[in-house]
Amino acid sequence: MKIISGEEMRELERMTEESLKIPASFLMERAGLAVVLALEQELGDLSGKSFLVLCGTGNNGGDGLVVARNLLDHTDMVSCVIVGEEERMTNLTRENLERLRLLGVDVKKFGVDIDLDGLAEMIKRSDVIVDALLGTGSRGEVRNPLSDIINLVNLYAGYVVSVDLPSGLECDTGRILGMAIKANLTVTFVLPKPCHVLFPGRELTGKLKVANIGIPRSLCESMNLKRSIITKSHVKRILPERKKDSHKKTFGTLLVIAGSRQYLGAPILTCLGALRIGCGYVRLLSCEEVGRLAVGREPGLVFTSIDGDSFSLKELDLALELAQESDAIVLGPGLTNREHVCEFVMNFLMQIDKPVLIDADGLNCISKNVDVLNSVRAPVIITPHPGEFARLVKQPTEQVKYNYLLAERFALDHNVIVVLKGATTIVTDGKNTYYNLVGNTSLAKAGSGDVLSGVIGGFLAQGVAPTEACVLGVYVHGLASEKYSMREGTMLVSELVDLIPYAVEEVAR
Ligand SMILES: NC(=O)C1=CN([C@@H]2O[C@H](COP(=O)(O)OP(=O)(O)OC[C@H]3O[C@@H](n4cnc5c(N)ncnc54)[C@H](OP(=O)(O)O)[C@@H]3O)[C@@H](O)[C@H]2O)[C@@H](O)CC1
Ligand SMILES: [K+]
Repeated sequence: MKIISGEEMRELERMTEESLKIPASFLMERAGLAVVLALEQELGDLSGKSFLVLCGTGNNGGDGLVVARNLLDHTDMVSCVIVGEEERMTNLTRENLERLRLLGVDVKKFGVDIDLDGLAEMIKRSDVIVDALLGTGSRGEVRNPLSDIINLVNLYAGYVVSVDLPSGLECDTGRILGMAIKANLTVTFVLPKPCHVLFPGRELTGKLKVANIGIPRSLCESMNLKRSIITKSHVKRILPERKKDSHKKTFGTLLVIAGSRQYLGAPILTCLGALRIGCGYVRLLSCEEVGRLAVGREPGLVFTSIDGDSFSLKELDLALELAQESDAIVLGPGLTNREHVCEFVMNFLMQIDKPVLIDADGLNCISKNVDVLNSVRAPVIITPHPGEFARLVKQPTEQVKYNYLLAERFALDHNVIVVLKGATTIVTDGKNTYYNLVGNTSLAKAGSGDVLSGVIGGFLAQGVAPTEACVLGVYVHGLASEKYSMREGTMLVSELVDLIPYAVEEVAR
């Protein structure tokens, strides 16, 4: 499913009006009605319930006024409070205010007819609060009195439905602009916005419903939106086929270059991830101790030993030779980022011509000189968590978290595919961007990223195109965590590996 930004939404509205002569007033009417229908779906009979509709002066507030009018079909217990000066109202909002007044609805002006204490009482007495204060037009930190009002709603409201987006969220980032509504339900229009899928916005959105408001699908499609949520039907289409007439090499050879005496477990998790998604031949190049453990856990692994405790230029020829025999490579988990390891990583990358996924210490090594990425002759995937990405782009972690614009820029500048990991994982090749919403907090555990590298690497080795291998990989990895039946967080990473088949099965079904 596509995602649309605030700017793109305005453009779509403009195109609808210009090319189809569908006016904004029509869209607003449909938007308001859609919210009431969504409330009916969620709460059942609305007749015994009381509603307080909080409206700003922009068109989000106009939607709220339409909600209020349509609620009157169900109940008389509808109150409305307008926040902001009437002179600043958009024309559509003013028209809808007039309609409500003609119907005899009690519309109060905040600061004139009611103060903060009075509003607190109204919020406490209402069953449902409709939040139509700020929508896609919100700019900068939320100003008072809106921030005080948002605070009251969060303190006292029973059930909150947000119109389009929870007021106080930045539409295109999901950041909280000082203070934001925590909604139980958000009804958005046409398509989800970035704030619904990126944290903290994703959490404040509550349940998300996407409503059609009369903008034809063909018009949306003509915009060629480049960002989307990964769905099951998308990944089902790219899951590689299992041809009956096959042998182990049919399903790809993956070379895993990982591990050191310090990190014995990471390479094993990567290899198991690859085997679990159906890779035919997984070869691990690592130190002796890692190999013994790895083959002990899974005798189907092919192991080649290096001489010492960690990689150095001595291993370069052997690694290049094995790379020649492979379809794809995973480089990084547990390598350490000591100088001689990084020397190996840099030289190896400059000489290979097979698709490569760089993770963990592989990324830490290249963060000293990211331009090496531009010299790799084959497709490159990088799978940083925000800390690793921060080191790559030399910015603070908080600024790079969920920063899809930065990930897109990096992907284009360095000709790589970025998998920026997080509670919402972002996959981008710079031209298209995908958000993975599947998975839970069980994945927030050391080793879970190593499994992901193996899963993506395994798909890559099977010939899945690099961006698609990432899309498929993050989805399957996330879904595997949802297959765990006990309390979130109690899952071991080795159990995650063993749940991958159930996730693949669900995707294939
Ligand atoms: N596009 C479409 O197709 C459709 C769009 N539709 C609806 O329109 C909505 C967008 O409406 P919009 O553009 O009028 O902006 P909106 O979100 O109401 O905010 C503007 C108001 O907020 C205020 N304000 C801003 N920042 C602030 C701050 N930090 N702190 C405090 N105040 C702040 C600003 O005040 P001002 O700066 O002008 O004083 C102004 O009053 C969209 O979300 C959807 O619900 C639907 O009808 C269906 C079709
Ligand atoms: K809102």
